Amino acid sequence: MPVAQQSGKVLISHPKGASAEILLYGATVISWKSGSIPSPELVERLFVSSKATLDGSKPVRGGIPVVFPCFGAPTHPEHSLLGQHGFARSELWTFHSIVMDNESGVSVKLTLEPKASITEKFKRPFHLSYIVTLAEHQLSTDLHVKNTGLSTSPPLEFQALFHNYIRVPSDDVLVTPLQGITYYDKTETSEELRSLPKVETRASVDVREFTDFVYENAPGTYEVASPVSRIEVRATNLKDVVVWNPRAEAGSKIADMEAGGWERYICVEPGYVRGFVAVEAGQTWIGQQVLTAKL
Ligand SMILES: O=P(O)(O)OC[C@H]1O[C@H](O)[C@H](O)[C@@H](O)[C@@H]1O
Repeated sequence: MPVAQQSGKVLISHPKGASAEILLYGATVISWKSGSIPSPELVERLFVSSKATLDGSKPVRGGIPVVFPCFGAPTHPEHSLLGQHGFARSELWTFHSIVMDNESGVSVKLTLEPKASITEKFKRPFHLSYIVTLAEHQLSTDLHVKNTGLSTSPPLEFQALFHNYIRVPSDDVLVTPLQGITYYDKTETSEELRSLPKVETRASVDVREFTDFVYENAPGTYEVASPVSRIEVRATNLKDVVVWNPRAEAGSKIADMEAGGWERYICVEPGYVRGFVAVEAGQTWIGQQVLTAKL
């Protein structure tokens, strides 16, 4: 079967061999095994910490958690009761349907609607659909955010981001093209310095040191290249991108990070995180990430 449900997970397989696993908890993609354009060998493309909790007691340290409706600590008054990165990554989603099942792609839809655990912290009506599509060398994630409020209600304002953990040797990975893009450095020690715009001068960005940079109005297509893999990250309606690797400096303080885990991944997270998306009542916004294994 191309799609199976098993103990809180949706398993997808493509006729050419690729596979993906999605936890209903957080709609978190926790595995994507794929060959690449030049090589049919199936390789795990995502990093999940061996200390990650997969039982729904906390967001998964790895894979692709969905960040919604706030990125980082909340800054919007309507998000003030939410935790870091919002609720989407720590709620149980519903398996809705198989959207497509053929050689060009196998695709499933998960949904999330307001329920008590959400409405006690977030009052606005919404409907989320998350469509995960597996193709021969590609994994796409599409988040549909509908403002289900009455026509008289104000726009739904939110941030959204796909927090991918791409499995690479982080000593030897380069991200392009970010040169000339304005960014905000979250590793700085004061709020004043963190909100100071800087301009990326490097032709290719590495993460050999603790990096937590929010690039604003970035190009939307990025290459994440290492000697063992080349992943293209393509974004639609997600104008920003966050490059994060905590290295030992910050990674050793993360309880569910395995020892040395920071050496095994990079996050190149497409999102809308500077400012807010505003969706009018009755309207739907769609943000998409497409990961392609080019090597
Ligand atoms: O520890 P988490 O809440 O999962 O967040 C992990 C990381 O997410 C993003 O990349 C942020 O830019 C980082 O500041 C944060 O440390």
